[in-house]
Amino acid sequence: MPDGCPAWPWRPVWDSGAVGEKNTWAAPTASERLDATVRVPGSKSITNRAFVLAALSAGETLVRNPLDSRDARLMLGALDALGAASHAVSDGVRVQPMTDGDGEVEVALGNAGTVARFTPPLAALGSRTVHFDGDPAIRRRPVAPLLQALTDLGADIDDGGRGTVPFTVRGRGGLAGGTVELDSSASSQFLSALLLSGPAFERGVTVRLLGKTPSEPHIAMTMDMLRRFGAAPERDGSEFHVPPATLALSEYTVEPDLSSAAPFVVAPLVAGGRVHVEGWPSETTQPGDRLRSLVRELGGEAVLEGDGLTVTGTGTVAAATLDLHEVGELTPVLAALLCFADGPSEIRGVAHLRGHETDRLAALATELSALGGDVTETDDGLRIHPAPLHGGTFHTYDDHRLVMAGAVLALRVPGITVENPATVGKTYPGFVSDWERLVPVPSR
Ligand SMILES: O=C(O)C1=C[C@@H](OP(=O)(O)O)[C@@H](O)[C@H](O)C1
Ligand SMILES: C=C(OP(=O)(O)O)C(=O)O
Repeated sequence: MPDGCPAWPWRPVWDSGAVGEKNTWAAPTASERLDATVRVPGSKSITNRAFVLAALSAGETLVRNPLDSRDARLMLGALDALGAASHAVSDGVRVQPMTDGDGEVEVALGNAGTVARFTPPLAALGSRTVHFDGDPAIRRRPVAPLLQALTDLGADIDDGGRGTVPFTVRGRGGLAGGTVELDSSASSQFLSALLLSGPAFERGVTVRLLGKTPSEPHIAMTMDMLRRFGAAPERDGSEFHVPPATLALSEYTVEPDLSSAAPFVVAPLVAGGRVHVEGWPSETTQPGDRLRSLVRELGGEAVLEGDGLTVTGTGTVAAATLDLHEVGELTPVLAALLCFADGPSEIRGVAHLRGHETDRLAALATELSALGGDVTETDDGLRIHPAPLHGGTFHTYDDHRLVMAGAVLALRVPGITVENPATVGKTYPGFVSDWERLVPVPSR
């Protein structure tokens, strides 16, 4: 278990997945059409927002069906360091309100964007001196616009003038808040971070956005969850306002993670057959819900029925030009899928993926090409031409979604070995075993 994760014994899910680990997975190839029902774990984005909002609340909150993964544990570890204790119960995690303290504490970020962006405002609300650091990869991810905005709102932050992790927040026992300008074009999480903590700022917060933020559904998710916890956020075009409020919600139930469902959803388009994803919500702010229309555009069928989503496919993938600016985290899996398309395809609008877990555009172009693909980077995406693929090692750059992309490729290409599959534990520790139930592995 990485430093900074609290012991959380309710489900033994920790697989290892240490940064840079070199174990491998012979991902299975589908020998027949798929026919399976799957249930994916709770949403990372909703879980970590619920934990933050619970810590900011006046009373205890029970977060039901939370994700149990590296990023979720890192969030609980961060909140614990900041004075919000939590403990697991049979149906979720109980989070206590944050209490103030003094002295110096450390927050371990791993490579969790949500922890790195959502918790610094909480540190600024308290009186501790809080040191933030994490994996080598998080030191390369953008955070400067958020640190500048927090400084403008009254926080005392020392980043050594670098504008990156590591940095230190010296709490002054509260934050004035007020109006601030923010460029959130490198990550929507900067804006979400200010909005989530806004109710606790003395004057609330008004954010004037400069430029366009990616991942709009995640902003809608932030606004929706703030409302459920009792805040009154408003949006007028590119201006967001969150007035001061006392938050409280006794229980919150987390939806399944629709982005983690992506490899299962696209599998029938690659291998043919049917996959049913249980618990798909009929209404949601999750970006993964876009998969329903994407599947249809790419040649499959997706029907919300009963308790979930049923996807069918013929094994033929329609070529497409996809603008994924709003749903960037789907890119690795969709890029793998488009390698099987019946013509040239393009993914656009995702330049910001260069600042994700790894430079995802470079990683995908390199790894897909190494297996015979014809994939090139553009300014803001990838160009993918049909080409016969062959087996080989698929390197994953400590990126959970590259493990999922490798699994999709292997459905149709024998002999693919996915490097460090356990790094998928960032959001989905049980992915490999769930995938091997979808695509039975011949005895080896
Ligand atoms: O707010 C969130 O929970 C997230 C926002 C998005 O980040 P970016 O806007 O940095 O792409 C997304 O890619 C990430 O997986 C989760
Ligand atoms: C970008 C992602 O994660 P993070 O929350 O670390 O930004 C992701 O999960 O695709």
